[in-house]
Amino acid sequence: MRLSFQWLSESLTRKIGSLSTILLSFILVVIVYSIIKLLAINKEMREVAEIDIPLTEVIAEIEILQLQQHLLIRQLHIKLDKSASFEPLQKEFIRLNTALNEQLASASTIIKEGIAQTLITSKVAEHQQALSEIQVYKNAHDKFQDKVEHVFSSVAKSIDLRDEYWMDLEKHNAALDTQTITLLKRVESLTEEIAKNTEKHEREFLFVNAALGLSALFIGVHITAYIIHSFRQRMGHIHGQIETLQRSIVNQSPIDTTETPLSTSNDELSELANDIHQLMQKYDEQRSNRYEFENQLIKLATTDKLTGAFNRHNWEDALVQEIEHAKQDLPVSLILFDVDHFKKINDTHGHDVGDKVLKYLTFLIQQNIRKTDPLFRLGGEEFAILVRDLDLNQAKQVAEKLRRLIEKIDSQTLPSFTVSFGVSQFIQEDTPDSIFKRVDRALYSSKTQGRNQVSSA
Ligand SMILES: Nc1nc2c(ncn2[C@@H]2O[C@H](COP(=O)(O)OP(=O)(O)OP(=O)(O)O)[C@@H](O)[C@H]2O)c(=O)[nH]1
Repeated sequence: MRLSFQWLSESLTRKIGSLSTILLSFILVVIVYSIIKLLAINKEMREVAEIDIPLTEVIAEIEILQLQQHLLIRQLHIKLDKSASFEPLQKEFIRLNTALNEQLASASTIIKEGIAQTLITSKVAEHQQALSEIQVYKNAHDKFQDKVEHVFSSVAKSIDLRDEYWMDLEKHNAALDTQTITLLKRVESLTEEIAKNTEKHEREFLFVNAALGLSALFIGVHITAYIIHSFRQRMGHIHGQIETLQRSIVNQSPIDTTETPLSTSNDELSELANDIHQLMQKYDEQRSNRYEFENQLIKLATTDKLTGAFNRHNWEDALVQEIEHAKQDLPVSLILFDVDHFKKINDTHGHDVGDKVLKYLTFLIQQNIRKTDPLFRLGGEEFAILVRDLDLNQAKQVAEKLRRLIEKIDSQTLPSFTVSFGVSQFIQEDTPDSIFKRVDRALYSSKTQGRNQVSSA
């Protein structure tokens, strides 16, 4: 079990290699099996072709010769009664006899050589039995030949043969007939049996080969399906990672690497996926560092170094934005304020104290306005607050609250100081210039009317 799990996390090349080896080994077994079986079937067919069929033919020929000889003996008997010439019959007998002996010899040779050359592999004992039956037939036939030759020599010497002699000859002849028929049947049954066996082996071969072939196909299809599945799974994973990375690059959004966890497999595609995973983590790290760096840059560019309030960088844009807000019939106001006689503070207490005054003023204002109301230092000791969703009266109240707070500052380290305020509400027709001019007029009014007061326009 552990071995199979180890194998599953193996290199893809190794996996494909080992699966292909299994398939090739299987195909090799199929080929070796086919060769062995084909050789066996070929041997059986050779036995049928080179032994059994020629033997059947020879034995059939022997049977025919035997019958011809039988008929010839009958003719001889008839012709002798009629005192006819018997010389052609003697010649025919000699021919038949010679042919018969030749066929018997060739039948014996076929069986003997077949056994010696191991062409006969099945039913060897039966073939040997047939061989001895051929020998028995030959011996019987030799005796019969002697008897027939005795007939011819008796005829030549004009000696009459007794009827018992002819009857004995006829009996002998009939026995030889029976022997040839038995021999023929034996050989035919052998041939038939071997042919049947060969046919059976052919069928078995076809069946086993078809089964092995189908199994090889089954294994092949499964291996192919496994390889395709593995590739698709791994490629899908990698594709997902690349899409996530691409999305993050386009949207500049953070990457959630938990969506595509590290693969535990050791194969090449999993290694590639893990490399991409690391690349994504590095990219995300760099992206967030860059984001932080950009934020710091933006903060530096838009923040006043001394007080920490917004500087003039986004001032114009902020005004345009609030004008848009006002165009939607939503109230928005602007508070402009300036430290009174700040030059005198600098001159009396020094520039550093002047700086501290500006810093503390910023701190105090930021503590007492909403987080959503941006505070701008427009230059020197002049500041502005954009107060959204407050109309002129509400904005004036805020300014008045701030003015009083500043007035009441009681510090050991800072000189007391006052601030003049100008307040105005945005109208739909405003431009950055018009709203600023209006609020500046209000501030100027506070300054000219004695300072430390809130004026509106
Ligand atoms: N300490 C300090 N002084 C600054 C800074 N920026 C501008 N100032 C000084 O602020 C003073 C502003 O003086 P004025 O414009 O005459 O205004 P004021 O003296 O406040 O008089 P009113 O506004 O009319 O009440 C100048 O002396 C500037 O040098 C700063 O960052 N720090």
